[in-house]
Amino acid sequence: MRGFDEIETVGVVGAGTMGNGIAQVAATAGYDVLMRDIEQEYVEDGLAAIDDSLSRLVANDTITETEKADAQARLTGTTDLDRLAEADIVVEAAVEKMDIKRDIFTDLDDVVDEDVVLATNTSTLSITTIAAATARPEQVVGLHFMNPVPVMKGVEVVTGEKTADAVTDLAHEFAEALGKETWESDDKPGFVSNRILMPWINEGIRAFDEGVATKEDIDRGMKLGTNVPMGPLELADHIGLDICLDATETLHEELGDRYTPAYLLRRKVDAGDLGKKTGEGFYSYE
Ligand SMILES: NC(=O)c1ccc[n+]([C@@H]2O[C@H](COP(=O)([O-])OP(=O)(O)OC[C@H]3O[C@@H](n4cnc5c(N)ncnc54)[C@H](O)[C@@H]3O)[C@@H](O)[C@H]2O)c1
Repeated sequence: MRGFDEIETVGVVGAGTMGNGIAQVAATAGYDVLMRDIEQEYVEDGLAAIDDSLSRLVANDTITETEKADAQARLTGTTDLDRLAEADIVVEAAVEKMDIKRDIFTDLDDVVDEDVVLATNTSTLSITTIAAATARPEQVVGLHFMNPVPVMKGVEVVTGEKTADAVTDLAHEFAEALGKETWESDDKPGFVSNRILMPWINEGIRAFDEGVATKEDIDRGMKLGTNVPMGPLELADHIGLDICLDATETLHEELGDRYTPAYLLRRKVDAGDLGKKTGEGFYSYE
């Protein structure tokens, strides 16, 4: 296995919300980064999001203009899967669909050197099932970043049935090199974070749909009453309602009826109102 000290180039699959965040923190930590998406337009949107985010860090004196320019110089966007052959570790952050992730991992297994660790940022899907799409299941691990990646400190390391201990250790070490703190979960549905968070969000949506309170009061009540930084509806918009629905559906399939997605969550996703990323969710965004 290619060790932590040998990592120079990080491959990121997906240039969306999480992919561009992971690419950003890897580039600012000093790694060369190849960020791959399926369409040039998505790659460019990802690079533009990184530019905005780095500009905010310059504006509040977290990094200098030179550090921003250096990070951007280390970052390459591409639609060419074969470029990932240069990677010393790959973090996949494409859509939360098992068939798509398995196809991606089968492709990565062909393209990326056989001693390289393949990580997935999945929120809820089984690491073991994703790993089984490759010929290197012991080198597949969950590396679950939180949104927004440049801001959130925590990364959940998830161990699949066959993940080797050395690979788990490397995942912790790599996340720490990106300035993160880690915890570890077994490969059980939703891991630690989403197994507990998603039912909380789902119940907030149900409470709103059933007229318990206004959306503002549900969010205010949970913030003021339980000292969380965001209420369930705000947080759902922030994560993306499609991501919340996919995650809740996985939990429902794996763990039963107590996780049935709220009717209003499904209806909003069907209407294309996915939260902040489409400008409309439970709240409206400019
Ligand atoms: N949004 C969150 O708060 C959050 C938090 C933690 C983990 N996650 C997980 O991270 C992953 C990505 O979520 P996101 O919010 O960034 O989604 P997103 O929809 O913003 O981005 C997904 C990107 O993946 C791209 N993609 C699809 N198929 C691809 C392929 N074959 N190769 C390369 N790129 C491909 C899409 O074009 C899109 O740009 C999901 O597994 C999600 O569950 C999301």
